[in-house]
Amino acid sequence: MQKILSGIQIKELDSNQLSRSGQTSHELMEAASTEFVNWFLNQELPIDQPIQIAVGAGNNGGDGFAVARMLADQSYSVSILNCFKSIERLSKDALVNFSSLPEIIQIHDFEDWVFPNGGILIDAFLGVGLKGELRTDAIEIIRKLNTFKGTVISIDVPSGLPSDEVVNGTAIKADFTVSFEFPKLSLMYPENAEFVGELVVLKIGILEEAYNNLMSTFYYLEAVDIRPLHKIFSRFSYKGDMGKVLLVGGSPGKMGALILCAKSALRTGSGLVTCHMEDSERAIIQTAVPEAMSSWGLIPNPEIYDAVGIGPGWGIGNRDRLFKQFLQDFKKPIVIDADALNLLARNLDLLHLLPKNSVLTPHIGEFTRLLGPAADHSKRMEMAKKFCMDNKLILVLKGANTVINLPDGRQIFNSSGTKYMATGGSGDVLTGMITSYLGMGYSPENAVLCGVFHHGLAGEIASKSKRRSLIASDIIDAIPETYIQLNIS
Ligand SMILES: NC(=O)C1=CN([C@@H]2O[C@H](COP(=O)(O)OP(=O)(O)OC[C@H]3O[C@@H](n4cnc5c(N)ncnc54)[C@H](OP(=O)(O)O)[C@@H]3O)[C@@H](O)[C@H]2O)[C@@H](O)CC1
Ligand SMILES: [K+]
Repeated sequence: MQKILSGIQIKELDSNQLSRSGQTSHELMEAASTEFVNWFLNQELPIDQPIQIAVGAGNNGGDGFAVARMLADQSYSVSILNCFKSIERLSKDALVNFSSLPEIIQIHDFEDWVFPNGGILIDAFLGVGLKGELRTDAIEIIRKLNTFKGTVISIDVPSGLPSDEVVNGTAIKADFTVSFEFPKLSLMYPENAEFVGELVVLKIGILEEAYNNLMSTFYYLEAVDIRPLHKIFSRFSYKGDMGKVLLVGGSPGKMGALILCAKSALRTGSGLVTCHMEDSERAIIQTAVPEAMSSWGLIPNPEIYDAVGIGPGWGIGNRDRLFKQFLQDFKKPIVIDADALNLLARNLDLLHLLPKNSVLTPHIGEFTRLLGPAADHSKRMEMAKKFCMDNKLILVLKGANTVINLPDGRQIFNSSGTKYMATGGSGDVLTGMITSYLGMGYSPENAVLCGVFHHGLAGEIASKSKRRSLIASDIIDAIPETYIQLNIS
């Protein structure tokens, strides 16, 4: 899995890469710029749009000069916005690329910047080399760049955004951020979302060995990581191998959550799904999900189930006793969501009853009820890490970049998903998926990694034709296509 390194570690990564690959630093910059331009050309933007490239003095600016040359070679109309003041300030590789600019490219000083009404602005002012508070002249430049009305594309990070922290002042508001090799930590924080825009990550050929001595507890979960985590079932498999799962939830007025959860578990591959709810609501499940069985009242033999997911639509009235009883009886890792999380927040003494490696799936509101408020997302992540290490639990902090917090301290950001998945029932679908993988005998860690990634991918697939019309059922309908795309039988 791809490590996410801090801005400071990236310098070391670069020098490891250069010594192991035999590349020069200029060749590495050329590789990064080429990948950026390939991505840019694939967007099929009209060739007659003017492109302005804001260029700083460091290597982020060096990328900007190289991109300017490459796009001019492709007949784009390119000009440079000078954010570096004088040539003497350019870094070694930025100077090489500055010297290779074709004459046709004009360079405009700050005082002469006039933005056309549309077009494209490529932001190569500041990258991961930003240190400390932004200087006043840089703030002035960023403010002026932010008045641009067309499409803004930031190279590596939006200028002004620190690579590892939540923004505390001015930064470029990009429509796209195209980051190299891995997303910088700051690009993952919800507070920074309005600056980052749509995130794209491009591989630039950094060797695996270059990461060896660089420690990080942050990782990025990508499509290539998923296939090896899956179990392979043989032609002799029967429905019992595919898992017998129990989903506890639903209440009058909230049966939809349990229906979505059950359908999602079935579509993910569960062999047998039983839904446990109040007696009065049974007919709803039997009608809406004919493939599922139902149970009600007490849960007399919980150990017959391979996995249990608890909470979607459950309500919190009169549930305490059943929840406690169940936790005392069931000893395998369970998935705890929605109202079961709220019950836990009200009865923190139940925490010690949770089997090791159980999975909690809160959104930020449920997280806050459970663990308390946090000043920002980076603090929230510190709280999540400590909670998982102390209690030996897995916590899936749901959001635009869902974070999987593991008991060994690793924190894994998911790369799949879209903004269109912020819709009622999306979380119930995720609970069904994770529980389903647990039931198939996946380790809790693998069940969560597969569940979270496939869920996001299903959302991406569904959103292609649905956009903002996407509803949770569309995510379930797209689960089969995720297996086809990832080549999983
Ligand atoms: N492996 C990779 O991923 C590769 C990375 N590459 C690229 O290199 C980039 C990193 O380049 P980098 O290290 O040269 O730093 P960079 O971001 O250009 O910033 C330096 C400039 O910022 C300025 N500055 C600093 N602090 C400031 C402040 N508070 N307020 C105002 N200004 C401040 C500083 O000015 P100075 O303090 O020196 O006067 C200097 O001019 C990386 O993001 C990626 O784009 C690719 O080319 C190759 C492969
Ligand atoms: K930038």
